[in-house]
Amino acid sequence: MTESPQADAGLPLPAVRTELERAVLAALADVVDPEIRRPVTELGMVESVRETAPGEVEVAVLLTITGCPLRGTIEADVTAAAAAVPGCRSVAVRVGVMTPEQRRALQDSLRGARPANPFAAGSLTRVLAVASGKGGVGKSTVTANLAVALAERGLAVGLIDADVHGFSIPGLLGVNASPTRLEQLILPPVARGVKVISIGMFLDADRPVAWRGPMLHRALEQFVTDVHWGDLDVLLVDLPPGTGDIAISAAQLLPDSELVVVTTPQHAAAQVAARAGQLAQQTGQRVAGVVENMGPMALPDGTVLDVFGTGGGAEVAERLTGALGADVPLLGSVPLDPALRVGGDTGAPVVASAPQSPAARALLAIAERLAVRPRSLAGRRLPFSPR
Ligand SMILES: Nc1ncnc2c1ncn2[C@@H]1O[C@H](COP(=O)(O)OP(=O)(O)OP(=O)(O)O)[C@@H](O)[C@H]1O
Repeated sequence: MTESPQADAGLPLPAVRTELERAVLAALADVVDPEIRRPVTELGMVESVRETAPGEVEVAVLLTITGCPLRGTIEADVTAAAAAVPGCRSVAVRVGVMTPEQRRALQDSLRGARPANPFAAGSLTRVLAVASGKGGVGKSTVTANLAVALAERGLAVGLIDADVHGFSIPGLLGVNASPTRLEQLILPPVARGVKVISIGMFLDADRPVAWRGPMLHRALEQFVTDVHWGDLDVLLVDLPPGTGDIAISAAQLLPDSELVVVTTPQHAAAQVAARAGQLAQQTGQRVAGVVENMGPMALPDGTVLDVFGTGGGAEVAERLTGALGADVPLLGSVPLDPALRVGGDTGAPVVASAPQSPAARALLAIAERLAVRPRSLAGRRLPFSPR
């Protein structure tokens, strides 16, 4: 007798006739598509499982697109899962590509009953928008490292690079892959456990982005609604420096988002950073805390080099606490550290590549604080309605 059950998502599973075919299909439920992060059996990717001779199995796998960069990984994972089934002596994997109808069915099942904006008010995902007063304070470097550190703690993490004019997140995470398009749905590349999307993945890297506010808003809206994020615990957003259009768009599109303000220890930088944080007053966002970056660095002989001075982070936290009428903590101070710069240049975030370095230790401690959601959102202001 042949059976043709339905996968959980409503996509068909192949019919199986023998015990071995049934056991191999069951084993393939442990093979997870690296982009969508769901079992291949739920995604309509297993076209057939055939026992061509006793103990010999042929598995036909359907990729979402031709030239899928993850073909090798999927092929290897399917082979390993099938080969581990008792009684399976040999495995042959045949790789094909989905038809447009199959792709549409997959897109529909992934979209399913999800709301158009998965991060609308009441979302269970904690959204942290990382802001700074001015450029070059290390906001993107801090964001990329916090994302990896949170993913290493077992959280499902997404990262939107909304720094449209100075996108640097793909480089910091070592992502070269372009997002896969599944009809209208964009599947974000996954780097070090983080689902990441950046305007830089859609543009010629050497061309400047000369976009006005509405285009930027539309781009961010697409990142929020057209990207398949799945169920995230945390979404980080790397905002452009300052208090421009994108920061306001982000507050509108991600209404429950909290700001994390990055500053250097310098008094002048702290003043500008506090202004960026005060945007929360108008947008109704909570400020989760302040990260001081490029803080004092301990030299091997024990002396401390404070290139950018001291105290800027505490100053911003104090100012924002006063201005917003809610406790804004200093989450930590990340020292100046060549390891952090090298990790960024090589696409190997320091929290993963050199976790014992001073900067990594500080960033890991900050991630630990952020991984715990505060119990109360008291102190939030009512959102403004832009005219
Ligand atoms: N703590 C640190 N120690 C040493 N180098 C650092 C540190 N933090 C950041 N850097 C380096 O400083 C430079 C600027 O960092 P980054 O690009 O993250 O800044 P940014 O605030 O995101 O800038 P922008 O918003 O203008 O794009 C990078 O070369 C980065 O490697």
